[in-house]
Amino acid sequence: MRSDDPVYKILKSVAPGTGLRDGLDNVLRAKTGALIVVGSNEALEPLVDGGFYINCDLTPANLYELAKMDGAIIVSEDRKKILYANTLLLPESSIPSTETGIRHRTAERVAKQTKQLVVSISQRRNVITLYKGNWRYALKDIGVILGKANQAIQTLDKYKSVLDKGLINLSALEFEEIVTFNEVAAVIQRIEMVLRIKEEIEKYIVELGTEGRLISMQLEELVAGVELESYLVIKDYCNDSEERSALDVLKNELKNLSADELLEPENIINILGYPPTVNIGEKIVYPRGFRALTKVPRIPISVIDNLIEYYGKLTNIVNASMEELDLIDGIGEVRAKLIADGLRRIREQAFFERHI
Ligand SMILES: Nc1ncnc2c1ncn2[C@@H]1O[C@H](COP(=O)(O)OP(=O)(O)OP(=O)(O)O)[C@@H](O)[C@H]1O
Repeated sequence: MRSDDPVYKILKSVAPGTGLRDGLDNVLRAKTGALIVVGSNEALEPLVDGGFYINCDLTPANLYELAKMDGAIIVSEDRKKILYANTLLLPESSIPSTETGIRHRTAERVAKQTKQLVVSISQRRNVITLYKGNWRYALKDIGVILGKANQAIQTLDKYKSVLDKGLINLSALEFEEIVTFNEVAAVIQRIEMVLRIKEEIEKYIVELGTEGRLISMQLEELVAGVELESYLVIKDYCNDSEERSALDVLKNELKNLSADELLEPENIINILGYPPTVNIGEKIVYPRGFRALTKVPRIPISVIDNLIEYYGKLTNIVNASMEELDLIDGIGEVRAKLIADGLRRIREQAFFERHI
């Protein structure tokens, strides 16, 4: 989930560790139930009838005490103050609602009518439900989310080791000059699977708030470098006759594939910019060399760009003599040797690791 996603912001604002969540948990434990509107706006004002203007700090204890009263509580947009308590909310009764109880129906209608975040805590069912516009979300028990997040981390671990093997194999094939489109598609498919499960875990982390620290650390360790490596694979194989950025392919176009579509190599080859032709998967394709060259220490990106612009593909760079490398802008004798030695080492390492 992206941090600019409105759902991300809402879940973050009610995650464990926030004052509002501590208060909601208090009310949940006290089994009094509550109806809380976050932030007052022009659309809300006409719907509020009666109640008290309180304007006290939003603390878990204050929320707990005020939730004992009937009616709704209105807190400030910044979640720092409790503005009103014991108010009656009168949303349009014509607004459709799928809820059964009056409290929840009111919450849903107020959220739809005012577009504000409305929180309903059920007295009988022990759940906290969030509403905003047409969006509805029942917060899950932290233990349940932690269990799911741990399971997702284990799956990610497996996917990641398959991806790592795929990348090593791809490197070896690149130096042997026998990469086929199917092999590239298989690696990109694994990349996308890793990124999808990463996104799922990030959603759990948002919802877990301070309880998600360990999961967050595990995630970071597992996916460190995956995005850069993925970007470089796509940069290496994207059809350059088309004006498109590798980042766009990675961040948007692959995301649009359904889980089933992702399993078809032709769809990935197509996204890379190659029109479908008979047996395209079996055809040989040559990498430009961004991924391999980025692994060579102390070579600036501008030099990598110059090299690839001049030579077109990795094979040509590997086969270039020191004198030929020397001709490129930004490369002198020392750097030419660094590049040649570096590529040789990467090649040997890929050949060696392929069999581990
Ligand atoms: N329009 C409203 N404005 C303010 N508060 C309301 C409104 N409707 C219901 N409530 C609050 O909700 C409380 C419970 O209502 P009700 O039991 O019908 O709702 P419910 O959806 O079944 O909730 P629960 O699952 O907690 O029982 C009321 O006592 C009142 O405090």
